[in-house]
This record gives sequence, C-alpha cells and structure tokens, in this order.
Amino acid sequence: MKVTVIGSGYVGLVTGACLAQTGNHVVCLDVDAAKVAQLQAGHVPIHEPGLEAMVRANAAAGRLRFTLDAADAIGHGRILFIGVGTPPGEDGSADLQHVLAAARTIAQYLIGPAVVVNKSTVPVGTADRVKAVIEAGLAERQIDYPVAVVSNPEFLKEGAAVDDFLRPDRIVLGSEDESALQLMRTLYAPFNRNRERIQVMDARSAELTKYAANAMLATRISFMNELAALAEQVGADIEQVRRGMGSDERIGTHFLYAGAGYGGSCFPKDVRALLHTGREHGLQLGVLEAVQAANARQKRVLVQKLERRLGPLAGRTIALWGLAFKPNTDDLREAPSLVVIEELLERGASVVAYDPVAATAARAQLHDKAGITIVDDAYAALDGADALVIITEWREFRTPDFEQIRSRLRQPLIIDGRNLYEADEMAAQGLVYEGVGRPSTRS
Ligand SMILES: NC(=O)c1ccc[n+]([C@@H]2O[C@H](COP(=O)([O-])OP(=O)(O)OC[C@H]3O[C@@H](n4cnc5c(N)ncnc54)[C@H](O)[C@@H]3O)[C@@H](O)[C@H]2O)c1
Ligand SMILES: O=c1ccn([C@@H]2O[C@H](COP(=O)(O)OP(=O)(O)O[C@H]3O[C@H](CO)[C@@H](O)[C@H](O)[C@H]3O)[C@@H](O)[C@H]2O)c(=O)[nH]1
Repeated sequence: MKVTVIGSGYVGLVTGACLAQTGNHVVCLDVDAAKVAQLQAGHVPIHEPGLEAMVRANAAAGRLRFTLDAADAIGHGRILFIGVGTPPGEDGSADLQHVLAAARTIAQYLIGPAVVVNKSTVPVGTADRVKAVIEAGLAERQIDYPVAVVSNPEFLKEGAAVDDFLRPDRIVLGSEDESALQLMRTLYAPFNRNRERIQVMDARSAELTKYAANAMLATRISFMNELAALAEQVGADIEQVRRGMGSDERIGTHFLYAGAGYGGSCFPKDVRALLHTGREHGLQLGVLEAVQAANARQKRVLVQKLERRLGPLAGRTIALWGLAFKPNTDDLREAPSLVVIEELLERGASVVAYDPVAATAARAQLHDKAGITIVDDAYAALDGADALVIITEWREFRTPDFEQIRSRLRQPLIIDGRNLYEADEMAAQGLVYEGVGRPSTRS
C-alpha cells in the first residue's frame, strides 16, 4: 500500500520504517530540514535500537523515503498517518498546533480519497477536529474527496520502539467507517499476532484509552514510590514487597519499580493533559493529581538522601551515572537527572556526570550551566567525588568494578535511584549504600 507519514520523530519514523518493512511504500514528511537531510543520508537522529538498520534497508529497497515537500508526500499516500508532537501547553493541555497544521497540509495537497490515521496522543474529540479542518480545507479548494479519520494511538516505548511496533500488545483503531477500518486491518495484518491484537472502538474511546493507559502506568509507579518511602520508615524492603505483590496475577509484575520518579516525553505530559481534560469537564481527578505530586517529590528524593548522609552539599562534588530518562535512549525529556542536577547546582554542589548514550544530547542541553561536567568514562566521573548517584539503570551499571568505585570516590557512598545492588554485598565491598525503599548499609 502507499502510505504517507507526517512527522519523522520517535513515532513517525518507527511507523514509517516498520510499515516499509512489511512491503508498503512509505513517504515520510517533516518540516525540520536538518532532520530530513540526515534521514535522507541514512542517519537516524535518535538512539533507538534497530531503527537505523531498518531505515537504511528499506530506503535502499526503494520502499522508504523522506521529504520536506508536502505536495509530494500528501500526493503519495492513500493512507496518511499523523505522528507529530503534542507538547504540553502552559495550562497543561496538549498543544494541538502541529496536529492541526498537519491536517491543514493534508487538505491543501490531497489529490484523492484518503484515510487519515492519527497516531499522536491527543485529547478526546481531536479526530472530529482533524476531520473538520480537512473538510474545511477541501471545501475551500472546492473539492469533495471522501476522507475518513481513524484514531490509532501509539503505545511504543522508547528504547524498545521497533520491537513494540512489530509486536504490539494491541492495535487500537477508533472509527466507525467500515471501509477505512478494513483498509487498516489489511495494513496491520502483519502485526496482528494470532489475529487477536486489533481492537476496534469509537474514536473518542480510542483517544481516551491512550491517556488511560499512560495514567495507569504512572499511577503504579507513584504508588510504588510512595510505598518505598513507607518501607524505609518501617524497615521493609520494597523489592521484596514488589515481588510479593506482582505475583498476584491481578496486579502483575510490570511497572512496579520504585525509583527516581518517572520521566520521558509521555507520562508527565499525558498525566497533565488528562488532568486538564478533567478540569475542562468540571471533574477533579484526585487520584491523578496525587500521582503527579508524588512524582514531583520523588525526583527530589535522591538529593535529600545525599543531604542526610553528607550534610550541606555546598562545595561537594557529586558523580552521576545516567542522564537519559531511561536506558536505551538518548532522550532527556523530563528526565529525573535534570531535576537532580538542578537541585545539586542550586545547593552549590558541582556535578560530574556520565551517560553511555545521552552525553551528546546532555552537553547540548546543559552547556550553559556552570558547575556540571559531562565525561566519557564512567569511572573518571568518580575521581574526587563525595558520592556516586545512579539515576538511569543502564546495563553497564549493573555489574561495575566496585573496587574502582571505592578507590576513586573521596567517600565510598552510593545513592542508587534504581535499586541495582544489595546493601549487604555493598557493605562487603566497603561501600556505604542506599537505594530507594530498601535496607541500607549501616554507616
Ligand atoms: N515518543 C514516544 O515514545 C511516543 C510513544 C507513543 C506516542 N507518542 C506520541 O506521539 C506524538 C509524537 O511524539 P514523538 O515523540 O514522535 O515526537 P517528536 O518530537 O520526536 O517528533 C515529532 C516530529 O513531527 C515533526 N512535525 C511537527 N509539525 C509538523 C508538520 N506540521 N508537518 C510535518 N512534520 C511536523 C517535527 O519536526 C518532529 O520531527 C506525540 O503526541 C506523543 O505524545 C510518543
Ligand atoms: O516500574 C517502572 C517503570 C518505569 N519507570 C519510569 O517511567 C518512565 C517511563 O518509562 P517507559 O514507560 O518505559 O518509557 P516511555 O518511552 O516513556 O513509554 C511510555 O510512554 C509512551 C508514550 O506515550 C507509551 O507509548 C508507552 O506505552 C509508555 O510505556 C521512565 O522514567 C522510567 O524510568 C519507573 O520508574 N518504574
């Protein structure tokens, strides 16, 4: 099939590459000239395992190309995906300017009947708005092609985006247009494992499903972070509690890890947007308000632990391992590391940070901040530091050289925001260790 994807970010690029991989002819449109030039040269501007190889292979096979030319891209596809950003506005609502601009572009250049598929995370009712914008634009051109709008929220996780797209838990299709749905079923057939992954519903329910899923996952994390604080007070171990809870099938084991707070481009903004939708309809979503407040507190917990151990942090040097909001990505959006850095600098500490993949992105973002150095070697970050704080659970941090950690730190203190190690093993290594919600070493 001929497919157009508007927006070549995490969602658009993965969608385009994976649909090309299953034999479709895909044209990706973006407004960012530098990004399009990079993609045309075979370079994927984000760190996402497996994506660059897939993009190159499909471009070489003539099934995937990138363009800035809207007439070219919109003229190509019978199915047109929208995968542009919906960042938070000042009041927390999802800013729809890019989605509505994409709809206007479609209206301006469409050359025949089309199915428009919205993959961006958007408030309930946006499919109707997109349809209205396209119909108004077509009316201005005095043409009347039938256009169906399908809501098809995306559930991929960064760092596992290709895998998630190829093997989705579910494919949600929100539409009541049978012929559009039939086309979508055919397009998604290669990803519809056991023919049981596709769920058809109305567009409003599809739009709300996306926010509901992210809000539930964020709720689980905040709940566990709050319980971790309680576990510390009562002398329990949140890791044992997690295992005990998670083995109940009704609860399940995923997304129950206490840590440094949730970050990324989705949970924080989507929780905010859902709260805003609630307010718009006169509803206070109290559970979700608490989830958001707990997360804001959690992002400060590691610095509080440092202060309890070291006293005032002015003049101290703190080593940080991990800057990305999670492993396997170089994305820093809403990363807990940014809050930790801000809090440390505010207190007059200096920071030496290491991240295996996000260092370049972090240098670009933090270059104007005095007091932070980003180094390219995990152990070099430790030299002369008063403590090591672990914020992202990169695989290479799971079994480090503890002897080097102990000898290179000025004080052998590890504050671990991802509960990677055991306190008794750390004590045996001569390290003072504190995780989140877990027993610590004594001194
Ligand atoms: N990042 C994720 O893991 C993820 C997962 C699921 C859903 N989502 C949702 O998908 C949407 C996109 O997220 P993302 O992370 O891919 O964003 P992104 O910022 O990485 O990419 C968006 C792209 O759209 C382009 N763009 C903006 N306006 C455009 C226009 N009018 N025409 C063409 N291109 C345009 C931008 O230049 C950018 O390259 C958001 O609504 C997000 O909430 C994201
Ligand atoms: O038990 C857990 C699991 C995750 N996190 C944190 O939660 C954040 C988000 O992690 P994750 O969900 O893995 O990453 P995202 O790429 O942001 O993916 C989420 O947001 C996407 C955009 O909407 C959705 O498509 C995905 O389904 C949803 O998982 C990160 O900071 C994690 O460190 C925890 O603290 N504890």
